[in-house]
Amino acid sequence: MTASALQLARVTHRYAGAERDALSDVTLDAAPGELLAIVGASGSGKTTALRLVAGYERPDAGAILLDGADVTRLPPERRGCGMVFQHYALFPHLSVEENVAFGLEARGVARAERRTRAQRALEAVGLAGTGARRVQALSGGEQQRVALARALVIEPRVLLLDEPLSNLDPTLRVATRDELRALLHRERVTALFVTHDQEDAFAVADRVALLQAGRLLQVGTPETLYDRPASRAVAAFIGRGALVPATLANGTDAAPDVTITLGGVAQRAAARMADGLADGRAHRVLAVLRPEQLALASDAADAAWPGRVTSRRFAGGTTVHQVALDGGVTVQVASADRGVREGDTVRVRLAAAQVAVVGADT
Ligand SMILES: Nc1ncnc2c1ncn2[C@@H]1O[C@H](COP(=O)(O)OP(=O)(O)OP(=O)(O)O)[C@@H](O)[C@H]1O
Repeated sequence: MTASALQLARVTHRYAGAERDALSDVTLDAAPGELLAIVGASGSGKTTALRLVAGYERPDAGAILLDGADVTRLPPERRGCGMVFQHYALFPHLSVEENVAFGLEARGVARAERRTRAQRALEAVGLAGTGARRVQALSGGEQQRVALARALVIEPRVLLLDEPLSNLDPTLRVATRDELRALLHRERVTALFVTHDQEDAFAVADRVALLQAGRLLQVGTPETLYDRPASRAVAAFIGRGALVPATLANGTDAAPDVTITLGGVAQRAAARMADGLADGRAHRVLAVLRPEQLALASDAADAAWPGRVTSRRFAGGTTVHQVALDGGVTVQVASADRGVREGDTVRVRLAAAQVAVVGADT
């Protein structure tokens, strides 16, 4: 079996004087060449996880392994991690090439080889020919790529990226995250990518780990976190879902049905159960209703929940309507219909064949 490129094994860390663990018993791993994102709210422990892997902090318990070797006690310079910071931390008085070659000089690489490798790294990030320019003369997006080239040039065992996109304007950010994913896959880099933005994480990463208050809630592909949240906390954080009280009934053991009754109208779908909810009928459960799983009913004969539009947001191909349903639940409904106005009375149809179900107490 191939060793993981990166492993956090039951890692716990508490800062001196802090009242709670910044990271609590976290186990995570990345396969060689895998892009793993850590997401979570502010203060959830994302940066702490990165600093522990880099070696800037020592865990109180647990171990950090790179390529199967325990590096928990090694200083940062002996771990072979490349870092890209939010503010890039480039040297303004050095040229682009000098910035990129900086880590090689510190490692005693000869001048001619430094130049060749720096130029290759600049090529890899799409900045061939810019080596002589001053970093201050570059745009924000170009500076971000210089920071990436500087981290890649040392051929790191693991690349660590701390909010690398958050300094870019929205348009550039969307383009850059696609490029970043393509580049890291092309170069077969194993990367740990920290962000508070789940769209960035979904766009860049192969798998996403969600932290809350230092604890790992779930790790999986973006699709898994979205379609099959493990708990109420994950369902509430990921995506724009409404969590609605529901009951499980009938169906087979493998796939029970979920029924949601609002304003006296019951609608039903197959349940996509969170793991551990196999005997879900004994639990109180919530259905996770995503905007694209709901539709505005046009046919009066349809079974649909009555409600009122409280706001609408035009989003190009669809308009997302916020609808307060009778029964006190507010949902978001994506619809191509542009004629619905705030204050309109509407009815909302459950359009999905399957709906995610989580435990109400998880
Ligand atoms: N140097 C420190 N000393 C004491 N407590 C700290 C220190 N750094 C972080 N913490 C605390 O540890 C917890 C985790 O912080 P961390 O910076 O890892 O979170 P984060 O998810 O990266 O947050 P953000 O998105 O705001 O950067 C927080 O409660 C924070 O207040």
